[in-house]
Amino acid sequence: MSGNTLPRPSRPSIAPPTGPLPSLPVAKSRSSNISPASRGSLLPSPATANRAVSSSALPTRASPRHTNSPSVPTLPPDDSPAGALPPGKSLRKTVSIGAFPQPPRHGGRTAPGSPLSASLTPNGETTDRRLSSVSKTSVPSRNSSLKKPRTSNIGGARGLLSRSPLSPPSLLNGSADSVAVDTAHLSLPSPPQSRNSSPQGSYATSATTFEDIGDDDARGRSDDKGHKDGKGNVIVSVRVRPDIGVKDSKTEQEWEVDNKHASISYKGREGGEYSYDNVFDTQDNNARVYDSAAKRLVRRVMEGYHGTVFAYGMTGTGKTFSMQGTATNPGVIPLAITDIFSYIRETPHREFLLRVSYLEIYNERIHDLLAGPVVGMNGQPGPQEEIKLREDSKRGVYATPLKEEIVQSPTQLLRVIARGDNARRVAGTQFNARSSRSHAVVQIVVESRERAPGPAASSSNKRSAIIPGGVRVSTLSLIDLAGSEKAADNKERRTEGSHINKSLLTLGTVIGRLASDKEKSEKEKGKGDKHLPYRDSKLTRLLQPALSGNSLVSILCTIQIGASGSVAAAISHTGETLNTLKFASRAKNNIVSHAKKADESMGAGGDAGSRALLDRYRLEIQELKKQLEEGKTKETKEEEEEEFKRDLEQEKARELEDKQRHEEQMLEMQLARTALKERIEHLNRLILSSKSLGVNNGRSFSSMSFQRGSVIGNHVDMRPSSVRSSASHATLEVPGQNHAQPSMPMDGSEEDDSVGENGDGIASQTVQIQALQADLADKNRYITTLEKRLLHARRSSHSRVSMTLSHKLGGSSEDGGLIATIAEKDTEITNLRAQLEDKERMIAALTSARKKNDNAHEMGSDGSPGSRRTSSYQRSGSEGSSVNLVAKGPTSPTSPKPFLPPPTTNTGKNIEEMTRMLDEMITGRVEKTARRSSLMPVTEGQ
Ligand SMILES: Nc1ncnc2c1ncn2[C@@H]1O[C@H](COP(=O)(O)OP(=O)(O)OP(=O)(O)O)[C@@H](O)[C@H]1O
Repeated sequence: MSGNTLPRPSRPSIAPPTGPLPSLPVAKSRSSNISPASRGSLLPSPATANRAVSSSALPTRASPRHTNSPSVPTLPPDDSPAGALPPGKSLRKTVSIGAFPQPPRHGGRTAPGSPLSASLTPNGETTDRRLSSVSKTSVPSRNSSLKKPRTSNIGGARGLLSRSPLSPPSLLNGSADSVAVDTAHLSLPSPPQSRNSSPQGSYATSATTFEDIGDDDARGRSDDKGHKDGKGNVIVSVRVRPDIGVKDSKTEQEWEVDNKHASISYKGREGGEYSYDNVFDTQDNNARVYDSAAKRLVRRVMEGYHGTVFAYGMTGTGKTFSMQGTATNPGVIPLAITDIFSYIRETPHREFLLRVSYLEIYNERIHDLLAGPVVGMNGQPGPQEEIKLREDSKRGVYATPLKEEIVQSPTQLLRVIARGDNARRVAGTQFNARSSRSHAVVQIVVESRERAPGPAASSSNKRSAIIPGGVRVSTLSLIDLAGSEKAADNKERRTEGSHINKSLLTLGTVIGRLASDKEKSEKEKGKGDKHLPYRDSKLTRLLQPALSGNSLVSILCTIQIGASGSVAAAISHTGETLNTLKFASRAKNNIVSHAKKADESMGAGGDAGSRALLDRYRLEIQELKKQLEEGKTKETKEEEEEEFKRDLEQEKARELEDKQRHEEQMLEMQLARTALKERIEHLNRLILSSKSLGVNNGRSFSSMSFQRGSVIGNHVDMRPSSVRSSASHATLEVPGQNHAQPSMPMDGSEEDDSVGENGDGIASQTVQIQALQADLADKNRYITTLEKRLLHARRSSHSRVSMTLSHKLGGSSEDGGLIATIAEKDTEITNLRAQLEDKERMIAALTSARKKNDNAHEMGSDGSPGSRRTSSYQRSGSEGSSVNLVAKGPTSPTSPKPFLPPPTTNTGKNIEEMTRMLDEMITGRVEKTARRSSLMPVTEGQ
């Protein structure tokens, strides 16, 4: 995986570095020939500034405003320099690391390894209690271990550090140009125990302070030598752990710790004075250590340099305490995290991506502390995949495969690290109840780039500006080494100890040889570092890029002066302490850093492209956005297509329905038309007959031959032909004299003719009856047709209604149209039935008229009734239905005799009556037909 490496070796830069790297601020020159006074004035260090107050002069009273760190000495409020702040400088607000949520505790461990949660653990509590007691009891006796009482009293509280406006500007502590930052935008709360700017034992941190040091020239002047040889990039500090247990005043007197001048003197055998960049005494808390030893380096990492901070020292001297700290006294790691995020907040024109990995080297094997437990096939915890160190020209030395987590907040980052801490191997040893048995390496990879080239970017600090489009990748390595130790009784501890000691020895050797290496020319260096035994241990291999000059380096060496316990222990301590001090001196003298800003990757194809997640993410985001857009377009297209299809289908269905309806309508109309045609035809015939009656007055029926055969032979099919109809109607109109003077012969041979030509009312009535019967048949047919149509219309209406009922509950116009049609048809049928009844009544009237006529006729001819053949007519079927007139009684053997209406006196009246009725009917019918034919298409069309 990318990003698993320690700071990488120099890579070909896409954009050449902006110039020689300004060295990290050096607190003071190691050169012992510089007088303390001049050192203090030329290179004021935070130590210098903060040592301004002798702890002996500080009454240790608990401040009501400062409750978080009982170990931190407190100051009287009078010492507050707050009122002395120069105009334009506001008091810095600070954030407490203790305000962060505590990382989750690891259930599998009896005691969490992380001091981040130390306050929650018995061990941590012990530590805190001890610290508390130290602060309460040992603070006044601080000078007892320091031969030289501190006399300077600048700035009041040591905790105020060099941020005090009274303290001289320091390149190391950044007070040279410290700018207060408006912290209103900070989302982190500032609880009562927060690190504030109170002089009362508070400590400043860059967490909320932006420092634009940026004056490389100034640095060059102040530490010209360091700048030239790159020594300014390496800071070596020594921290003295407070003694616990029985005090050995003799041993203590042999040591002199001068944190003001950052020197430690030993007056015993092998005695001497050791000078470093910083010396922290037992009173210095973690914040102070961080501010002086690591803060600048962390900010440089944010600007694009690789940086490495590591703690070295004998077991139990406070390496883990310094790196991790406790909840109330956070160490370098949590403070660095706070600073990283503060820097990000303060740099709005750049965007950042942070990823973190955490590994340990235990018994010369590398373990991923973030990988979690590996479950084997049988469900039991299995061995982790072996992590190897690899090296390539671009990435330098890196461990693989190693899990990296992307983090977005300090809390998240702290939790990740706490998780790794819990996985780290610790065990109780002779000197430390929770001794780290491995070297632990936290690696935070910082990727950053300009948000958008603009005024913000251009006006920003030149040093941190990134070329447009480029991604800068830098690495901060925070390393807590295992402590060197004497051989233990326990075999396991012995094995661990031997590995630890071996790797530390290799580290010492490498650093020792760096001295000779630095004498070599650059040319020779280019041939490689083969003479340096980096490969002899995993630790040195991992540290190789840092040690060989590609990284800013800060080494914190921890020692314990006091001899707690036996004399042997005291002697052992002294020896170890001296070894540590020598190691620190060698490191200070030998490590030369020519760290340069990390290369900038230009997109995924750039040199550092393989590591720049920011770039990859940006490309991925672009790609995903594109896909999203495409997906949206596709979706929209598909939706449109589907909608179109749906519309098309609906339209088709509608068309089909319309077509079916149209066909139905056509059929219905055709039927109706046919029926109407028939009706009109028939009625026309009737009308014409009436007219013709007027034209052919008197003789009209003579020219209208009555087709006897058709009447007689086709009794059932009594359809009125035009002639027949005319005749029948004409007969009705014939004046009565025709009946009175019948001229037709009465014999059988003439009978037909007489009936046809001269039959007067009888023939007419017969024909009329026939016509009416035909009319009746027509009507019946028409009724049948209408009934069929009605049935058909009902069926189709029913199917349509059931189909659309769900969404046409209110009833559509179509349904309304159908219902109207049905109603109309029903009315029509009712009318027709009524007309049928009329007809039947007419037939009945005609029949009775004919009978009367018949009788009268008979009476008139021979005086005896029934002399003529009598015919009686029996109505078959019920009234109101179709009527069949069947001749009964004596009939001709060959053909039925024609009906002869009885010529009574009432005949004319009857005929008149009937004529009127028929006229009315015809008129009504014609009107109705006309109306319906004009209305029907509209009604049907609906
Ligand atoms: N400066 C200090 N002030 C108060 N207590 C400290 C200080 N330094 C160390 N201690 C305490 O000393 C004990 C040992 O410290 P720590 O575990 O940090 O040592 P170490 O150097 O990491 O040891 P090892 O190498 O065995 O892991 C702890 O209980 C710690 O709290």
